[in-house]
Amino acid sequence: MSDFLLDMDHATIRFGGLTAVSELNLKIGPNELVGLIGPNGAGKTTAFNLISGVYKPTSGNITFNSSSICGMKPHQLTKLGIARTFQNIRLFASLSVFDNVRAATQLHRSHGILNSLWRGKSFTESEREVEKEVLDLLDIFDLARLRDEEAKSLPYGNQRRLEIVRALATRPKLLLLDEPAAGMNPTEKEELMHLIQFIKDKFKIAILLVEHDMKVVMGICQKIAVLEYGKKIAEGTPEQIQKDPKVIAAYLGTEDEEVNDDA
Ligand SMILES: Nc1ncnc2c1ncn2[C@@H]1O[C@H](COP(=O)(O)OP(=O)(O)OP(=O)(O)O)[C@@H](O)[C@H]1O
Repeated sequence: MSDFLLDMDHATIRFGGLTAVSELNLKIGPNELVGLIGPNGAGKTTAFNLISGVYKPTSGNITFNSSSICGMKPHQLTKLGIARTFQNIRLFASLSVFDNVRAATQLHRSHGILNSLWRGKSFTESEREVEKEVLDLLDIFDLARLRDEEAKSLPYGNQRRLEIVRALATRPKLLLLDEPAAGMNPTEKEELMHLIQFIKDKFKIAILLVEHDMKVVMGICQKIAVLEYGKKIAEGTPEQIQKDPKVIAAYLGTEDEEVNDDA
């Protein structure tokens, strides 16, 4: 029995001759906010893809809630409590804000095909519950007023928020955020930092954050792991990571300077 929600144990994946993630050990507690950083091509998104079931590790193990999840498909993992957002936003562009989130709530609801066709009493009640659940969530993130807008018509920052809300609608225990600050202006980044902390505290979930913006990562993460060429080269608090010579060398090619906040 592990005390950790997620436990990557020497997780490795090779693509032909390239080892994209090598012997990665990463543990995340049930209400921990962890950052995963590293230069371009270091293996961060591949690590996400291992955790979310897009890839199966070539070797090593990954446990979630103390059970191995290796070989499980993404939809099975979403049901278990792992939700993610993507580097490039993947909303249902022509669906409304409401329907984007509604689609995600279906995961933990099933009223049976016959009941759905007959639109029986329990179906109607369930639909009302869904509507309330979706509106409550949208309300928390100040998106309820936009419920009927098409997702594609939202400003960029709100599209990112909607993608996060949609992930939360699956009721995750672990939320994987892949470069949520990409393309945001400084004000939106500031709001995003508050939003991520708010989510952690309100929903009491674990969050793994891949992010290039050092100000965001250093500002909110409790623990940070650093990848370079697929290998973890450092792990620690933001203060420890900023001073780590291996991390400085990985980012700047020199051990003389500290990791730049504006990277
Ligand atoms: N399906 C794949 N087939 C072959 N090589 C792959 C595959 N997926 C990733 N790679 C390679 O694995 C390495 C790690 O890629 P990955 O996208 O995980 O890096 P990253 O740290 O997320 O980079 P970035 O910060 O630029 O998004 C890269 O060399 C990439 O080309």
